[in-house]
Amino acid sequence: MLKVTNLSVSYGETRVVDRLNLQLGDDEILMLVGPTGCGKTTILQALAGLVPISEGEISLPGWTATTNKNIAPEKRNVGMVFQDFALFPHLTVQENVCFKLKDEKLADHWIKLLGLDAFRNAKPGRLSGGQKQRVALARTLAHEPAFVLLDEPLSNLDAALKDSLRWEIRQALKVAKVPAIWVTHDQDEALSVGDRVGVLNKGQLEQLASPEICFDQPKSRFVARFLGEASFLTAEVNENCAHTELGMAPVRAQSNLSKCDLLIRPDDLSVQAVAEGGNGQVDWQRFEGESRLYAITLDSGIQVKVRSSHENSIAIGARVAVVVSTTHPLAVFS
Ligand SMILES: Nc1ncnc2c1ncn2[C@@H]1O[C@H](COP(=O)(O)OP(=O)(O)OP(=O)(O)O)[C@@H](O)[C@H]1O
Repeated sequence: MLKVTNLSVSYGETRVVDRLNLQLGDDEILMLVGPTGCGKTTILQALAGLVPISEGEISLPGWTATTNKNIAPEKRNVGMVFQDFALFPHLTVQENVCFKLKDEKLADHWIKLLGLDAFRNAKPGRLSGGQKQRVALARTLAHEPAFVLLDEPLSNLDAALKDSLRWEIRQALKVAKVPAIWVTHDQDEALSVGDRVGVLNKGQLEQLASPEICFDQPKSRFVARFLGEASFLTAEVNENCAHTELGMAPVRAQSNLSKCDLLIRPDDLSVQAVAEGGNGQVDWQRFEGESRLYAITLDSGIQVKVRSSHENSIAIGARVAVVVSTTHPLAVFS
């Protein structure tokens, strides 16, 4: 099990990773997300032994790296997958995967499993971005790493390819039974691919939990906003019920609160156009294919986002009635 205890990294006087603690299960995929500059890449570099750590330790069965005891990158048995693929352009797919490999049977296994059999003799220049990333992954996994670090592996690929390749990568990591830390900018990717999600803010881990918990029960407003559209409604909570200007909403059992903020996601609300009355006005709408996203300013002045069926087309400026329609408990912040 990869164990990271109180890990801090500083560049000069600036601490960019601040007392990070986490443990990675034997075949667990942990997604690391956070705003630009929050320290994601630095964490991967520290785990790989590419930057010195200023506090704490990193351990696997077999070695422990501390401030005073660096373990060289090649001794850590770490596999790395980057957004720019990092393949040797003059070598074929087969040669890239076999580079410095003792057991070529493993190369064969991963070349076949990742659908690269037909391209064995091709050089990277002739491959698509998705194929190149599969080669990089095959090469990484063929070396039987103790853990894998992926730094935005899909960010150079188009949207349609990203969607399928993220599942292929997840599947391959699970087949290899190797733990992985995967840095991404893409919230959908973080929520759909990871076993757990770690949300970073200014070098600190703000929340580390399952995707469902991070999304539905975020620890802070920052996490709530970072993982998706979030609006906050003023509410009064009695037992399992929040009373808001849009009606009652279920919340987890807790002490009564006379004034708090209720986290509302676009799917928690429904909207209908009304000839008169209502409680808000449409600011803008965005067609999303299967759905439409509305921004609505309520009569109280608060703006909420509402996701609705694509068939429910409402003009900008129209009066609308917005109500809470969810049945799952929402998060509150005091
Ligand atoms: N070699 C370095 N020397 C000094 N400062 C650095 C160095 N590398 C990164 N930094 C700074 O450390 C902070 C964290 O950088 P890092 O690249 O880890 O962030 P990130 O979360 O991966 O960002 P992004 O999402 O933009 O890739 C940033 O403020 C960055 O400017």
